[in-house]
Amino acid sequence: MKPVKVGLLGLGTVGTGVVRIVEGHQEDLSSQVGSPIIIEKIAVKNSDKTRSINVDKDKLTEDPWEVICDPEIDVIVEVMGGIDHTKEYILEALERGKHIVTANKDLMALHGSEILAKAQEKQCDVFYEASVAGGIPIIRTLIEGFSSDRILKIMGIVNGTTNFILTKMSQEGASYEAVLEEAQRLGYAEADPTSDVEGLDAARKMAILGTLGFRTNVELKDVSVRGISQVSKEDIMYAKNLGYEMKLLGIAEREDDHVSIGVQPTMVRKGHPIASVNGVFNAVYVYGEAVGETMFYGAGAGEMPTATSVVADLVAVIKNLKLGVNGLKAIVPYKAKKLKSDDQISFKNFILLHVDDKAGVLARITQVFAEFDVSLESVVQHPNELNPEAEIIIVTHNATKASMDKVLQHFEGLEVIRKIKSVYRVEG
Ligand SMILES: NC(=O)C1=CN([C@@H]2O[C@H](COP(=O)(O)OP(=O)(O)OC[C@H]3O[C@@H](n4cnc5c(N)ncnc54)[C@H](OP(=O)(O)O)[C@@H]3O)[C@@H](O)[C@H]2O)C=CC1
Ligand SMILES: N[C@@H](CC=O)C(=O)O
Ligand code: NA
Repeated sequence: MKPVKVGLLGLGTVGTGVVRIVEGHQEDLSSQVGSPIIIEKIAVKNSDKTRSINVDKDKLTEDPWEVICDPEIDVIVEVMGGIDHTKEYILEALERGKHIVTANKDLMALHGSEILAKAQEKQCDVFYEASVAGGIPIIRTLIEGFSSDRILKIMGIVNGTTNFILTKMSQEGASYEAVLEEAQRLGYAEADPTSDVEGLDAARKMAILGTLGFRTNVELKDVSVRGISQVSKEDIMYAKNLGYEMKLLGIAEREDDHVSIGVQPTMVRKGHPIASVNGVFNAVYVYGEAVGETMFYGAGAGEMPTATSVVADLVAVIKNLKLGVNGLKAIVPYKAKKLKSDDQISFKNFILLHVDDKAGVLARITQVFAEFDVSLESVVQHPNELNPEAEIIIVTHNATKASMDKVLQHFEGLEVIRKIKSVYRVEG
């Protein structure tokens, strides 16, 4: 049994887990694929760095090209991150007929179609299960498990760092900064955690899920993005008092082949399965026309959960190698993309206003909603004992995004409103 030789790009959080699993589960893995799996070379930035695992120093190189160009290597596992240079490495590896496993959602969301087209041309596999929802096998599920259905909605808590932050803020009253630091220490956050907290990481993952689920080429620019950096402990408390949990939710919807995808902090009704997903856990809720509701839950980040998906992809590549069917299962989106306009996107909204505490204010406000055809589910007013202003908490029924934008624009100019304190999408 000729061993399969793997080149690893990166030996950080995920790469370390990959080495642990390939070494620790070798017997199990080689029995499944029919040959030993050897990690032949590993590219790192600093080969003198102290590491938490023992690796043969001779395998380390600071030059990724040494790995890419090694003719002995059959599969490249890319877990170093980065976009432009990584794309170059991957395209060249494909050119040389090597198969790719990557955890890199940034790369796949931005250049996935080019990389997959190259893979198809070269009859190579490119698998990227770890790129969305770390340890949850959601990509394979969308491609294979739901191949027979029409998916109408995908809702995801797909960023572990922000779910960890929101959970700790909600359950322990912890400060945003302290929890972010903890998430960085635990290896959940990206090298630049701005992409976690500002929603970009989740948006990239939703672009990947939307593309696979709706079989159309969802690009990052098609995803509306708002992160959690402006979510306050007070907002989380208001949500709880009204029976909601605050979550950074990616929501992708399809109606008559028109799609919309957004990532935003969302108040999710307690009782909805996704509302109880806490900590670094991720979940992807999928609604299919035939199957109805399903949900997939697991660790979304961290060394071993993420490495589990990476090594499962490696096993899939090697099984294909044995069968001689690499590159035959590439999912190329085939539906023309039709994005919903703001008149076609509708959802419930939570709005917290600070207003003058005087007669007629509520009437002025509800008049604006009526003018733009937004119907209200509930309106609650709290006097504020320290200020001559009151708080008004409004939850709307489903309203189009276009109408809500007009309402909020109008509120900016309404003299009785002192501040539009918060606005959130509401689900469930
Ligand atoms: N962490 C997680 O939980 C998850 C991460 N991912 C994705 O997996 C990928 C890796 O993430 P993670 O393991 O956390 O990242 P880390 O920062 O922990 O590790 C990156 C590794 O790549 C090496 N590296 C970086 N740049 C270069 C370069 N130019 N040349 C050679 N080696 C380089 C580093 O070397 P050195 O060790 O010498 O510094 C390090 O070993 C990213 O794409 C990330 O988005 C996906 C899902 C979950
Ligand atoms: N930074 C990401 C890591 C996994 O993709 C997260 O927090 O989910
Ligand atoms: Na996954």
